[in-house]
Amino acid sequence: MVTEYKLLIGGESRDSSTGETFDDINPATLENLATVQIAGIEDVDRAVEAAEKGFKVWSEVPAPKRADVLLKAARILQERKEELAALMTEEMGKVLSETGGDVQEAIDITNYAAGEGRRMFGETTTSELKDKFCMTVLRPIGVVGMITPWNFPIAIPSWKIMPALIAGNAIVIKPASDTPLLSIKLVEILMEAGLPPGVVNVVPGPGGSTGKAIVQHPGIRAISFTGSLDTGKWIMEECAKNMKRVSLELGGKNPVIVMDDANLELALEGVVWGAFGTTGQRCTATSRLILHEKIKDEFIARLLAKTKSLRVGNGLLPETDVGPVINKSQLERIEKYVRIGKEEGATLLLGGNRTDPGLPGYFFEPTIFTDVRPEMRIAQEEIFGPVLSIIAVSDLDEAIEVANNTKYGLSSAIYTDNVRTAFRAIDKLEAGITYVNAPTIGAEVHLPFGGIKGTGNGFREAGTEAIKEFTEVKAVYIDYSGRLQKAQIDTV
Ligand SMILES: NC(=O)C1=CN([C@@H]2O[C@H](COP(=O)(O)OP(=O)(O)OC[C@H]3O[C@@H](n4cnc5c(N)ncnc54)[C@H](OP(=O)(O)O)[C@@H]3O)[C@@H](O)[C@H]2O)C=CC1
Ligand SMILES: O=C(O)CCC(=O)C(=O)O
Repeated sequence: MVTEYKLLIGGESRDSSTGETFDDINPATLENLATVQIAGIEDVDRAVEAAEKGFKVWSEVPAPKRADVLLKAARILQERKEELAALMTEEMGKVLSETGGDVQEAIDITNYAAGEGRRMFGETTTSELKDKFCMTVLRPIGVVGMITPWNFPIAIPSWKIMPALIAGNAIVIKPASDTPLLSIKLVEILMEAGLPPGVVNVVPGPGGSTGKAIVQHPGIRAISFTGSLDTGKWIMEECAKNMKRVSLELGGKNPVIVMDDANLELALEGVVWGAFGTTGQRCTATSRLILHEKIKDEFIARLLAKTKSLRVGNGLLPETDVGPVINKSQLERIEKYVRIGKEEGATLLLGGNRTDPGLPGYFFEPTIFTDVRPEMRIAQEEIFGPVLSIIAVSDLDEAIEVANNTKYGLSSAIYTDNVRTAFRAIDKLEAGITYVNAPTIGAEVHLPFGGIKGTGNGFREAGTEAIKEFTEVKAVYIDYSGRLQKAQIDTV
């Protein structure tokens, strides 16, 4: 008997007004894990009303007290880590060690955000007038709408929810239709930890209807979105119509540069993990390998041997390295890019096909192209699958030029044993994140996460920056002189 999940509105499990449901499919076995009710426009209205009530209560709670709820939620997440990870592997496909990492990120950001409850610093500064005191305070925004993708089913919602909560906001969240269960579980855990009713509301449903209703809702003051560039652009245009704040975390086309002085074994491990971990479905995944021509042949030979040893299969099995891709349309998208790569004249060195590990799901071989030119579509467009494109270069300047030749700017990495080379790359790579002698994936929650160019619009998630995403700054002037003082007039 398949469980049916309802909406979570005002602290209660509520039936949707649409009477419609969608299936939550395991991408490895194609079994139906659950059915989930679809929230319609009326339900989004109800969720916003509940959030407005929740905001009145929550924004009055002092931030260190809000932190108590988060700390308790982090403990519950820790206790339920294994169970949540197993459910995530069934829902999303990635291997158990990675879904454990996804839950761990949720625990880490929850603890980190709780700490921010005692650190939401403003500034104090001098006044140009006598007997006047100046400072800034951070205020919550109000009701925030969140729209999340499927590749980090609990970490990404947590990256958004926890900083927003500690700052005193209320939330309406629409999880990705491929992975709704982990968001529902996360919010149930927050409620168990003592979050007042209505502070976080979950409205599952299709992006084109439920997501759109959130973006366009006049009661929602800000949108926090992670997903594709096209959807991000549309959301930004919609938000501009109502002067709504929007923070976007979009795609990547992340390069790794391997120089001729690099530790090649270390680089090899980093490239394989960055390109094929999470089946290439990370916005930070390594999708371009920029190889110095002097080590190109040797590196490719070792890369092929290592990649061939990866086992594709059900992420629940301990021997699996690479799980399925999320759904049929992603599988077809990857196939399309393999065709494009061949037509463009790149050489397919490995993979390029669906594979069958004895299950009916969406499995694709780890795939490597070489002889890729920087302007080819496989070197420019986000594929979001286990496909790596190799581009050869003759020196650092060319490597950096190639690395920067994309509309995205999220993650980047360089392998080198030369400190000058490393610092030049840190300085010149156009990306929100640069790793030295480490893969493009594996962000830590106390550092800012996000990118430049087509990857984002200037905001950052995680770290202290995340508080900025979810607060307004108020400047405060306190004049204790007891008389009218005129700035710019009395001061000259
Ligand atoms: N930066 C990142 O971390 C990620 C990037 N991507 C990129 O996106 C591509 C496609 O993945 P996909 O999941 O389809 O990405 P989308 O941008 O389509 O979806 C991300 C989220 O936005 C929702 N959504 C879709 N359309 C709208 C809309 N018009 N208004 C409001 N919400 C909307 C989706 O809902 P629903 O699930 O119902 O469609 C989902 O919750 C990938 O190939 C990859 O390039 C994908 C995931 C993560
Ligand atoms: O790999 C990382 O560091 C985080 C990746 C991520 O959050 C994403 O792909 O959306």
